[in-house]
Amino acid sequence: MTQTATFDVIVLGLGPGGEELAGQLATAGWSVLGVDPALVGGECPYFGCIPSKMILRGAEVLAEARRVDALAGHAEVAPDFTPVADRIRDEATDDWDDRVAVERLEGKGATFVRGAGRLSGRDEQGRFVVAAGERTFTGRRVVVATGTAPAIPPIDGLAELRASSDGTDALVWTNREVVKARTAPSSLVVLGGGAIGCELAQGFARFGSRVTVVEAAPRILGPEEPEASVTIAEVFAREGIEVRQGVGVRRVSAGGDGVELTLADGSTVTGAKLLVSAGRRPNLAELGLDTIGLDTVGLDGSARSLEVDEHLQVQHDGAPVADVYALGDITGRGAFTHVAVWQARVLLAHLLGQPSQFGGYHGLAWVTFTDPEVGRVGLSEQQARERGLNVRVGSEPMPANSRGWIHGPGNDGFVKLVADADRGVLVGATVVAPNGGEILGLLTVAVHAEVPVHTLATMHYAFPTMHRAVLDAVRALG
Ligand SMILES: Cc1cc2nc3c(=O)[nH]c(=O)nc-3n(C[C@H](O)[C@H](O)[C@H](O)COP(=O)(O)OP(=O)(O)OC[C@H]3O[C@@H](n4cnc5c(N)ncnc54)[C@H](O)[C@@H]3O)c2cc1C
Ligand SMILES: NC(=O)c1ccc[n+]([C@@H]2O[C@H](COP(=O)([O-])OP(=O)(O)OC[C@H]3O[C@@H](n4cnc5c(N)ncnc54)[C@H](O)[C@@H]3O)[C@@H](O)[C@H]2O)c1
Repeated sequence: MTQTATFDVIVLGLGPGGEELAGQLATAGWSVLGVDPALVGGECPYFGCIPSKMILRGAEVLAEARRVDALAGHAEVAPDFTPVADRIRDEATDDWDDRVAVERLEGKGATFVRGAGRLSGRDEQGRFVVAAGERTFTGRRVVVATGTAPAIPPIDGLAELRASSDGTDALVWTNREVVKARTAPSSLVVLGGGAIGCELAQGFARFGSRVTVVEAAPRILGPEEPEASVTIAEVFAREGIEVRQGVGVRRVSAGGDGVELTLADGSTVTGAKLLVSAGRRPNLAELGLDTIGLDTVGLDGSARSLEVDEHLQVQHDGAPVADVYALGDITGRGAFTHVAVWQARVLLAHLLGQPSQFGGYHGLAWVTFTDPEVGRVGLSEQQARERGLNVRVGSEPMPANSRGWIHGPGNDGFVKLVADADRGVLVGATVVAPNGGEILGLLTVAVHAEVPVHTLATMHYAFPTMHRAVLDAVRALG
């Protein structure tokens, strides 16, 4: 290996977080090395948010067309996945080619090396030594932004079946393969009813796949309010999606029309494809973090998140580690693109000595893009109670709201508010509604800025809007 240049900062991983930071620091005149073995942009544009939402956009249009008979006459609907597959290739991913992203990054003055980065301690000047591909670099600071990969649960037969073939023809998909599908499979078993599983289960069902969701926990969308899980399960049942909740999987094998799962209760489910959406594992194991004194293995032997402070500086045994920062999914503060990008901007301001951009995590918001969408900010009712708050809850069903009622088919949902009665502010909210993620914006401001409940009760809400359900939920707080 040949020793090459020293950089102000080496950014390991160029997903939404790392790419944002590397580009902005380079623009500010820092010498930046960005390292990534895969596509610049990471999971979100190529295998995550963007292609999955293109699938859901197509699915949403189909669902609306199927509502014509109830509201506006008659429509024949003949689903075809081809336009979605084409959009994902042509508009979203450039057929999984990141040339534009690499050129954009280099155009800002950053150096890019394609390869897996691996730390090997510090040199005598205290600079970090990083191997990437066949070369070695040194950096005054290092930022770890290596994201996550799909977790494959230790189910008998699953790893072997996944290893037996790859690509979109494989029987076992993760998010890496599902976004490359050219057609909707005739049938699909979705292992894990979290955000990925629920979004894609509904997406493919609306394109005609016979879909079964298998969720080991008692309910799908476990971190959300229980009412949200119930609503989405009811909508899924109405759309013909079978949801098996509270039952684990004993064995996976080839069988049926493709894959056969034997569940813990002895029953079997089959599908042409199996989508594994059972959580993620952090990309930390191969990084050599131990060479700079960081232990990333949890008590159970699995890789754990990197703990960071409000400046995104990595903490070890409660103390900051000099010049080591982390951002994005691997910090365990919310596996969302907007968190990774927000953290990148917080770190950028810190490194450049600018006013802090840290606004806290109490108003963290996210949306699961099922139809109806599940928008959430801050705490659930249960989390607020566990914190010992003086909790008040108010909710309003969406069909009881004038606009929700006018909307007719597809108007399932509700607004639920969680208030801290002692402080007179909202600490959490859930909106399940058509475009619930957009309605959530109003409540994100309320939770983040700690807008007094009295202000929310006395402000104007245009009529007839779905966001007026917020007013009724505020009044229901009592
Ligand atoms: C199907 C799906 C749908 C999603 N939908 C949404 C959504 O709608 N909204 C939302 O907010 N979030 C969504 N997410 C989550 C979102 O994609 C992630 O939160 C986001 O990509 C995290 O960004 P990141 O920068 O932390 O890491 P990543 O995007 O995971 O990027 C990490 C990068 O690090 C690289 N890397 C790994 N190891 C090394 C190494 N040794 N050296 C150098 N580089 C390395 C990887 O190749 C990768 O490019 C979705 C995810 C999936 C899978
Ligand atoms: N709209 C969005 O913002 C969006 C969309 C997709 C993904 N994401 C992000 O990506 C992350 C990963 O998504 P995900 O859906 O893979 O993970 P997840 O953690 O949200 O859900 C995984 C689900 O799989 C279940 N599970 C785990 N092991 C299982 C097993 N052996 N059998 C059956 N069920 C099992 C879990 O109980 C859980 O419900 C999300 O947490 C989210 O942060 C965000």
